[in-house]
Amino acid sequence: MPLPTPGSEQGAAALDRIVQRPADAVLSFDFDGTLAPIVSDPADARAYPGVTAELSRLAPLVGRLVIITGRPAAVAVEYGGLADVDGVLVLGHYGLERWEDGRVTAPEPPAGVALVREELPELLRKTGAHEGTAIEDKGRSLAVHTRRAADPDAALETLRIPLAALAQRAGLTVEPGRRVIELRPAGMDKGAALAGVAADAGDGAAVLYAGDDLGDLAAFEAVERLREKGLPGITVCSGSDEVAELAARADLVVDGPPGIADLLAALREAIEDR
Ligand SMILES: O=P(O)(O)OC[C@H]1O[C@H](O[C@H]2O[C@H](CO)[C@@H](O)[C@H](O)[C@H]2O)[C@H](O)[C@@H](O)[C@@H]1O
Repeated sequence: MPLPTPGSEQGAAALDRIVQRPADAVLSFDFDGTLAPIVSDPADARAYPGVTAELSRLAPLVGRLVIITGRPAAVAVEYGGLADVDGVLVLGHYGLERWEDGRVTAPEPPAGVALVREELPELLRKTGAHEGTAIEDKGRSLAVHTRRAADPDAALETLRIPLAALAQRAGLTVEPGRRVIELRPAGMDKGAALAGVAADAGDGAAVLYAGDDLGDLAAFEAVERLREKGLPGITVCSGSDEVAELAARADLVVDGPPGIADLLAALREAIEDR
Protein backbone atom coordinates (compact mmCIF):
# COMPACT_ATOMS: atom_id res chain seq x y z
CA MET A 1 0.00 0.00 0.00
CA PRO A 2 1.62 3.35 -1.02
CA LEU A 3 2.11 6.10 1.54
CA PRO A 4 -0.19 9.07 0.82
CA THR A 5 1.46 12.33 -0.22
CA PRO A 6 1.01 15.22 2.25
CA GLY A 7 -0.13 18.53 0.79
CA SER A 8 2.73 20.52 2.33
CA GLU A 9 6.50 20.32 1.96
CA GLN A 10 6.96 20.29 5.72
CA GLY A 11 4.50 17.43 6.09
CA ALA A 12 6.21 15.45 3.31
CA ALA A 13 9.65 16.02 4.86
CA ALA A 14 8.41 14.89 8.27
CA LEU A 15 6.80 11.73 6.88
CA ASP A 16 10.02 10.92 5.04
CA ARG A 17 12.06 11.45 8.21
CA ILE A 18 9.71 9.17 10.17
CA VAL A 19 10.16 6.42 7.56
CA GLN A 20 13.96 6.83 7.41
CA ARG A 21 14.55 7.21 11.17
CA PRO A 22 11.60 5.49 12.87
CA ALA A 23 13.46 5.11 16.18
CA ASP A 24 13.25 8.91 16.54
CA ALA A 25 9.56 9.09 15.63
CA VAL A 26 6.75 10.09 17.96
CA LEU A 27 3.48 8.83 16.47
CA SER A 28 0.46 10.24 18.27
CA PHE A 29 -3.25 9.66 17.71
CA ASP A 30 -6.56 10.83 19.03
CA PHE A 31 -9.06 8.04 19.79
CA ASP A 32 -12.72 8.84 18.90
CA GLY A 33 -13.15 9.75 15.25
CA THR A 34 -9.52 8.86 14.47
CA LEU A 35 -8.77 5.33 15.66
CA ALA A 36 -12.45 4.58 16.36
CA PRO A 37 -15.45 5.42 14.14
CA ILE A 38 -17.98 7.87 15.56
CA VAL A 39 -21.08 6.07 16.85
CA SER A 40 -24.23 7.41 18.47
CA ASP A 41 -23.59 5.96 21.96
CA PRO A 42 -20.12 6.80 23.35
CA ALA A 43 -20.08 3.47 25.21
CA ASP A 44 -20.23 1.62 21.87
CA ALA A 45 -17.06 3.17 20.40
CA ARG A 46 -14.37 0.63 19.46
CA ALA A 47 -11.17 0.79 17.42
CA TYR A 48 -11.72 0.40 13.66
CA PRO A 49 -11.03 -3.20 12.54
CA GLY A 50 -7.32 -3.78 12.06
CA VAL A 51 -6.20 -0.58 13.81
CA THR A 52 -5.11 -2.20 17.06
CA ALA A 53 -3.18 -4.94 15.25
CA GLU A 54 -1.46 -2.33 13.09
CA LEU A 55 -0.55 -0.22 16.15
CA SER A 56 0.95 -3.38 17.69
CA ARG A 57 3.12 -3.89 14.61
CA LEU A 58 4.24 -0.26 14.54
CA ALA A 59 4.99 0.08 18.27
CA PRO A 60 8.32 -1.79 18.28
CA LEU A 61 9.45 0.03 15.12
CA VAL A 62 9.07 3.61 16.36
CA GLY A 63 10.44 5.69 19.22
CA ARG A 64 7.11 6.46 20.92
CA LEU A 65 3.50 5.54 20.22
CA VAL A 66 1.02 7.75 22.04
CA ILE A 67 -2.76 8.04 22.23
CA ILE A 68 -3.97 11.44 23.44
CA THR A 69 -7.69 11.44 24.16
CA GLY A 70 -10.49 13.27 25.92
CA ARG A 71 -11.61 9.91 27.30
CA PRO A 72 -10.42 8.57 30.63
CA ALA A 73 -7.22 6.74 29.69
CA ALA A 74 -8.47 3.36 30.95
CA VAL A 75 -11.61 3.66 28.82
CA ALA A 76 -9.58 4.33 25.67
CA VAL A 77 -7.36 1.36 26.59
CA GLU A 78 -10.43 -0.87 26.96
CA TYR A 79 -12.31 0.31 23.85
CA GLY A 80 -9.17 0.33 21.74
CA GLY A 81 -7.73 -2.98 22.97
CA LEU A 82 -4.59 -0.95 23.68
CA ALA A 83 -3.35 -3.17 26.52
CA ASP A 84 -2.22 -5.48 23.69
CA VAL A 85 0.02 -2.77 22.20
CA ASP A 86 3.49 -3.09 23.76
CA GLY A 87 4.92 0.16 25.11
CA VAL A 88 1.99 2.38 24.13
CA LEU A 89 1.47 5.50 26.23
CA VAL A 90 -2.14 6.65 26.68
CA LEU A 91 -2.77 10.20 27.89
CA GLY A 92 -6.39 10.57 28.98
CA HIS A 93 -8.52 13.60 29.86
CA TYR A 94 -6.61 15.77 27.35
CA GLY A 95 -3.31 14.87 28.98
CA LEU A 96 -4.24 15.00 32.67
CA GLU A 97 -4.11 11.21 33.03
CA ARG A 98 -1.18 9.01 32.08
CA TRP A 99 -1.66 5.27 31.45
CA GLU A 100 1.43 3.18 30.92
CA ASP A 101 1.98 -0.57 31.50
CA GLY A 102 -1.47 -0.85 33.06
CA ARG A 103 -0.96 1.91 35.64
CA VAL A 104 -2.84 5.23 35.64
CA THR A 105 -1.50 8.38 37.28
CA ALA A 106 -3.49 11.61 37.54
CA PRO A 107 -4.08 14.55 39.87
CA GLU A 108 -7.26 14.70 41.95
CA PRO A 109 -10.11 16.42 40.08
CA PRO A 110 -10.89 19.99 41.16
CA ALA A 111 -13.98 20.58 43.35
CA GLY A 112 -15.80 22.16 40.39
CA VAL A 113 -16.28 18.72 38.82
CA ALA A 114 -18.48 17.64 41.77
CA LEU A 115 -20.45 20.90 41.50
CA VAL A 116 -21.14 20.27 37.81
CA ARG A 117 -22.11 16.66 38.55
CA GLU A 118 -24.65 17.91 41.07
CA GLU A 119 -26.11 20.78 39.03
CA LEU A 120 -26.04 19.49 35.47
CA PRO A 121 -29.26 17.39 35.44
CA GLU A 122 -31.32 20.30 36.77
CA LEU A 123 -29.67 22.75 34.36
CA LEU A 124 -30.58 20.50 31.41
CA ARG A 125 -34.15 20.27 32.65
CA LYS A 126 -34.49 24.03 33.17
CA THR A 127 -32.94 24.96 29.81
CA GLY A 128 -35.27 22.62 27.94
CA ALA A 129 -32.52 20.32 26.67
CA HIS A 130 -33.73 18.43 23.60
CA GLU A 131 -34.82 14.83 23.96
CA GLY A 132 -31.82 12.56 23.38
CA THR A 133 -29.40 14.88 25.17
CA ALA A 134 -27.20 12.72 27.42
CA ILE A 135 -24.64 13.27 30.17
CA GLU A 136 -21.40 11.28 30.10
CA ASP A 137 -19.79 11.34 33.54
CA LYS A 138 -16.09 10.68 33.00
CA GLY A 139 -15.06 11.00 36.64
CA ARG A 140 -12.63 13.90 36.20
CA SER A 141 -14.97 15.76 33.81
CA LEU A 142 -18.50 15.64 32.40
CA ALA A 143 -19.66 15.77 28.81
CA VAL A 144 -23.08 16.62 27.41
CA HIS A 145 -23.84 14.81 24.14
CA THR A 146 -26.54 15.70 21.60
CA ARG A 147 -25.79 13.21 18.80
CA ARG A 148 -28.92 11.23 19.66
CA ALA A 149 -31.24 14.26 19.53
CA ALA A 150 -33.45 14.68 16.44
CA ASP A 151 -31.53 17.87 15.55
CA PRO A 152 -28.11 17.45 17.23
CA ASP A 153 -26.73 20.84 16.17
CA ALA A 154 -29.78 22.78 17.38
CA ALA A 155 -29.74 20.77 20.61
CA LEU A 156 -26.08 21.73 21.16
CA GLU A 157 -26.75 25.43 20.44
CA THR A 158 -29.45 25.50 23.14
CA LEU A 159 -26.85 24.44 25.69
CA ARG A 160 -23.79 26.50 24.74
CA ILE A 161 -24.46 29.56 26.91
CA PRO A 162 -25.86 27.81 30.01
CA LEU A 163 -23.03 25.26 30.00
CA ALA A 164 -20.42 28.01 29.61
CA ALA A 165 -21.95 29.82 32.60
CA LEU A 166 -21.92 26.64 34.71
CA ALA A 167 -18.31 25.93 33.74
CA GLN A 168 -17.30 29.43 34.73
CA ARG A 169 -19.02 29.14 38.10
CA ALA A 170 -17.31 25.78 38.67
CA GLY A 171 -13.88 27.04 37.60
CA LEU A 172 -13.77 24.54 34.73
CA THR A 173 -13.07 25.01 31.05
CA VAL A 174 -15.48 24.33 28.18
CA GLU A 175 -14.33 21.90 25.48
CA PRO A 176 -16.59 21.89 22.42
CA GLY A 177 -16.45 18.86 20.14
CA ARG A 178 -18.42 16.75 17.72
CA ARG A 179 -21.97 17.10 19.00
CA VAL A 180 -20.64 17.35 22.52
CA ILE A 181 -19.68 20.02 25.04
CA GLU A 182 -17.38 18.98 27.86
CA LEU A 183 -16.82 20.72 31.17
CA ARG A 184 -13.34 19.77 32.29
CA PRO A 185 -10.41 20.92 34.45
CA ALA A 186 -8.43 23.80 32.97
CA GLY A 187 -4.66 23.98 32.58
CA MET A 188 -4.03 21.06 30.25
CA ASP A 189 -4.76 20.38 26.59
CA LYS A 190 -3.62 18.00 23.88
CA GLY A 191 -1.00 20.50 22.72
CA ALA A 192 0.71 20.64 26.12
CA ALA A 193 0.43 16.85 26.37
CA LEU A 194 2.07 16.33 22.98
CA ALA A 195 4.76 18.94 23.65
CA GLY A 196 5.68 17.04 26.84
CA VAL A 197 6.02 13.75 24.97
CA ALA A 198 8.09 15.41 22.22
CA ALA A 199 10.37 17.03 24.80
CA ASP A 200 11.00 13.62 26.39
CA ALA A 201 11.87 12.26 22.94
CA GLY A 202 14.60 14.89 22.50
CA ASP A 203 15.88 17.20 19.77
CA GLY A 204 16.15 14.47 17.13
CA ALA A 205 12.44 13.61 17.28
CA ALA A 206 10.02 13.77 14.35
CA VAL A 207 6.35 14.02 15.28
CA LEU A 208 3.13 12.85 13.64
CA TYR A 209 -0.22 13.79 15.21
CA ALA A 210 -3.58 12.61 13.86
CA GLY A 211 -6.96 13.85 15.07
CA ASP A 212 -10.48 14.67 13.94
CA ASP A 213 -12.01 17.22 16.30
CA LEU A 214 -11.64 20.75 17.66
CA GLY A 215 -9.83 19.49 20.77
CA ASP A 216 -7.08 18.26 18.43
CA LEU A 217 -6.31 21.77 17.18
CA ALA A 218 -4.11 22.37 20.24
CA ALA A 219 -2.01 19.36 19.21
CA PHE A 220 -1.81 20.66 15.63
CA GLU A 221 -0.54 23.96 17.05
CA ALA A 222 2.03 22.08 19.14
CA VAL A 223 3.32 20.37 15.97
CA GLU A 224 3.54 23.79 14.27
CA ARG A 225 5.54 25.16 17.23
CA LEU A 226 7.90 22.17 17.13
CA ARG A 227 8.45 22.84 13.43
CA GLU A 228 9.38 26.44 14.22
CA LYS A 229 12.08 24.99 16.47
CA GLY A 230 13.35 22.84 13.60
CA LEU A 231 11.75 19.47 14.46
CA PRO A 232 10.06 17.66 11.57
CA GLY A 233 6.31 17.38 12.16
CA ILE A 234 3.19 16.36 10.27
CA THR A 235 -0.47 16.90 11.13
CA VAL A 236 -3.08 14.44 9.86
CA CYS A 237 -6.82 15.03 9.81
CA SER A 238 -9.13 12.07 10.07
CA GLY A 239 -11.70 13.73 7.83
CA SER A 240 -15.45 13.95 8.37
CA ASP A 241 -18.22 16.28 7.26
CA GLU A 242 -18.63 17.50 10.86
CA VAL A 243 -15.36 19.44 11.43
CA ALA A 244 -13.97 21.66 8.66
CA GLU A 245 -11.36 23.55 10.71
CA LEU A 246 -9.00 20.61 11.14
CA ALA A 247 -8.93 19.57 7.47
CA ALA A 248 -8.11 23.13 6.46
CA ARG A 249 -5.11 23.13 8.78
CA ALA A 250 -3.75 19.59 8.24
CA ASP A 251 -0.76 18.53 6.13
CA LEU A 252 -2.64 15.39 5.19
CA VAL A 253 -6.35 14.56 5.19
CA VAL A 254 -7.46 10.92 5.14
CA ASP A 255 -10.93 9.41 5.00
CA GLY A 256 -11.81 8.95 8.68
CA PRO A 257 -10.73 5.90 10.73
CA PRO A 258 -10.57 3.62 7.61
CA GLY A 259 -8.10 6.12 6.12
CA ILE A 260 -6.11 6.14 9.37
CA ALA A 261 -6.01 2.31 9.29
CA ASP A 262 -4.60 2.48 5.73
CA LEU A 263 -2.07 5.13 6.77
CA LEU A 264 -0.84 2.97 9.67
CA ALA A 265 -0.39 -0.01 7.36
CA ALA A 266 1.35 2.06 4.68
CA LEU A 267 3.67 3.65 7.22
CA ARG A 268 4.60 0.30 8.71
CA GLU A 269 5.27 -1.19 5.28
CA ALA A 270 7.41 1.81 4.27
CA ILE A 271 9.45 1.51 7.47
CA GLU A 272 9.94 -2.23 6.97
CA ASP A 273 10.95 -1.77 3.29
CA ARG A 274 13.32 1.19 3.76
O1 LIG B 1 -10.20 13.01 22.22
P1 LIG B 1 -11.07 11.92 21.69
O2 LIG B 1 -10.47 10.56 21.83
O3 LIG B 1 -11.50 12.17 20.26
O4 LIG B 1 -12.38 11.97 22.55
C1 LIG B 1 -13.27 13.07 22.41
C2 LIG B 1 -14.62 12.70 22.92
O5 LIG B 1 -15.03 11.56 22.18
C3 LIG B 1 -16.24 10.90 22.54
O6 LIG B 1 -17.31 11.60 21.95
C4 LIG B 1 -17.28 11.51 20.55
O7 LIG B 1 -17.38 10.13 20.14
C5 LIG B 1 -18.63 9.48 20.50
C6 LIG B 1 -18.51 8.03 20.11
O8 LIG B 1 -18.26 7.88 18.75
C7 LIG B 1 -19.77 10.21 19.79
O9 LIG B 1 -21.01 9.62 20.16
C8 LIG B 1 -19.77 11.69 20.19
O10 LIG B 1 -20.74 12.39 19.43
C9 LIG B 1 -18.40 12.32 19.94
O11 LIG B 1 -18.34 13.65 20.43
C10 LIG B 1 -16.40 10.75 24.04
O12 LIG B 1 -17.70 10.34 24.35
C11 LIG B 1 -15.99 11.96 24.81
O13 LIG B 1 -15.97 11.68 26.20
C12 LIG B 1 -14.58 12.33 24.39
O14 LIG B 1 -14.06 13.37 25.15
